[in-house]
Amino acid sequence: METDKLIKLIDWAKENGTIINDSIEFKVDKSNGVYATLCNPDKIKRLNGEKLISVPSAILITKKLALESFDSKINDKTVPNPNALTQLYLCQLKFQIENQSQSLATKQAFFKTYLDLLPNSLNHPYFWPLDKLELLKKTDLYITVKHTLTSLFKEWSEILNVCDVKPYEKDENTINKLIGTELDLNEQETFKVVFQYIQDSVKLFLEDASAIHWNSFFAYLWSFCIFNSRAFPEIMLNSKDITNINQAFLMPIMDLLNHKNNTKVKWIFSEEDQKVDFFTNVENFTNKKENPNNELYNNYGDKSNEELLLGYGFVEESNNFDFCRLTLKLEDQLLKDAKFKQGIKLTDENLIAPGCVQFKLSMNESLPTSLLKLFGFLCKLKSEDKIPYRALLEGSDELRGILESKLNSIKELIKELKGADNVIQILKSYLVSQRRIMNQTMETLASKQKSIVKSVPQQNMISFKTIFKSDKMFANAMLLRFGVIKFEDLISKDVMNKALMLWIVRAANKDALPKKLEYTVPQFILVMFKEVADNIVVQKEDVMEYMSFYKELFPHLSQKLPEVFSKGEWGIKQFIIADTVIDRIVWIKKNNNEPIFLKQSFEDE
Ligand SMILES: C[S@@+](CC[C@H](N)C(=O)[O-])C[C@H]1O[C@@H](n2cnc3c(N)ncnc32)[C@H](O)[C@@H]1O
Repeated sequence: METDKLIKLIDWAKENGTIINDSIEFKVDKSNGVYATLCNPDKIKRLNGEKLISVPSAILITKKLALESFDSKINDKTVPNPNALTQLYLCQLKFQIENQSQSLATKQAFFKTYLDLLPNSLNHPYFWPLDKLELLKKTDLYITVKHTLTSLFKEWSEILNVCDVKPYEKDENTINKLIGTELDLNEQETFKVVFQYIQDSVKLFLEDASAIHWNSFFAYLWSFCIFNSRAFPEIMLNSKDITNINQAFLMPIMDLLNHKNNTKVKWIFSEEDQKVDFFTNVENFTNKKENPNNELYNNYGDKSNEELLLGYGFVEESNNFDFCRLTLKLEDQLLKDAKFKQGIKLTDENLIAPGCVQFKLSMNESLPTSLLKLFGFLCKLKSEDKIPYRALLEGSDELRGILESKLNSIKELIKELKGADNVIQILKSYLVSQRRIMNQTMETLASKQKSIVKSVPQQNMISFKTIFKSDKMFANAMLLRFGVIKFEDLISKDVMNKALMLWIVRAANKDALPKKLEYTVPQFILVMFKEVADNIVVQKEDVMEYMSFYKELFPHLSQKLPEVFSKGEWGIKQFIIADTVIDRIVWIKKNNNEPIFLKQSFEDE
């Protein structure tokens, strides 16, 4: 049946001046639709520079035809989509079965073989059953699907208005209640009504195309998807009528080619012949693994899976043009400061709405510099003008946490997918590609974190674990007071911060000790303690805040372990200073909770 239709279409196209190279064979099967292969591999080598398909302008469906059909004086400029009128014209061509004008009837007869082969079953998410659509909820796609459908409903009303056409109305059809209103697909009832209407219409369409009314929303949705997945940019025709770069037209035969990213192709319009010529490159056939059947592919423009799925109803699993979105809600002022005060490169593409920033993560750019810097900025203290290494590392830990939860939710979703139908396969490939990117981002982040640590000079960094191991007396005090046998116990017994403060005060008092410490306390820690001590203004509230901690330890500690905790100054103020020192120069590594002292220094120093 489909093969007959395909043969008829090719015959019609040839009768009307289309030239198809005889090495091309068009095929059709139920699951893949129509596609083209090169049947004579010996000839492939000679394909460079050879015209493979040549389509005359006489068989194109353009906006000019649409204008002729409605009224050439129509002003559709109020509708943002320059293809709205041509989409409505396609609805007429395909579905109007009564009251046609003579000229429309003539065009319907002319394009019949083409219209008959246009698919009536589309895989775009708008046509997915509700339960499958719900699976998109946790992906970035869900909002876009709802948003596109909302705008399309508006566009449909507007273009009907411009053409003075009444929408198809049928009382029992619940979507008609919504005509003339602004769709709110966040409203659960409306969402259900619209998607159920689409499902019912799909069923009708599959049984009998004449049951679809040309001026119904479903007809327009179908036409919109056909246009999105098959139209070519009109700019290639060098026509003078183009007012918008997105204006497009339908090109029978040429639109039977499937897509593959990275495919090298050329379309050239010959003014002399008034034909569009299609050329391919031999390279497209050299990788047997990638193209085992010598399929003749087109290139719709190298696209991400989101674009492919929403525009074409399929995805490429190993798609190097794919990306994940990472969207963050932050205070708008914070984003402005990051951009203007800190000089972090946040473009309009990043700043998608007030207080909302978005990054695209891809295999080529899995960790944008501005993303890492923004997280560093978020962890910067108010007292710091620039982003110190400590903040960059803390920020990268925070970022990892967010990415990890996004990655986990993708993994969960993949696990939830049961069954092998087309939609499930598409969704699985989409998610697998997202997982691949997120994994890559996590790896890049881990190695970036390592390289930041590596770039810090040795003398500017020391782990608290190293100190703990060198300071036997202090370790012993921790055993007596907190029952800490080994360093890791500080973490499991939740006394790390107390231990850090105690050690910092001990280090600051080291010159008062009767016996010198057996190791060298890094100079930058002592310098920071002094800097804080010199500038701090201790308020009554600060004292109150630290009082219970202080009372829990003192004077008990200085009485029990005078050799560690009584020489020098051990007042409450010292601990307030020590805590500020921790804020400024200690990075608690997220994956093992180990504190690292890091000199307050910056990348560009
Ligand atoms: C321009 S048409 C190509 C011809 C189409 N196969 C047909 O049967 O009419 C675009 C549509 O073909 C399908 N398609 C194109 N490239 C594909 C690919 N690489 N994998 C799966 N489907 C593809 C999608 O359904 C898409 O919406």
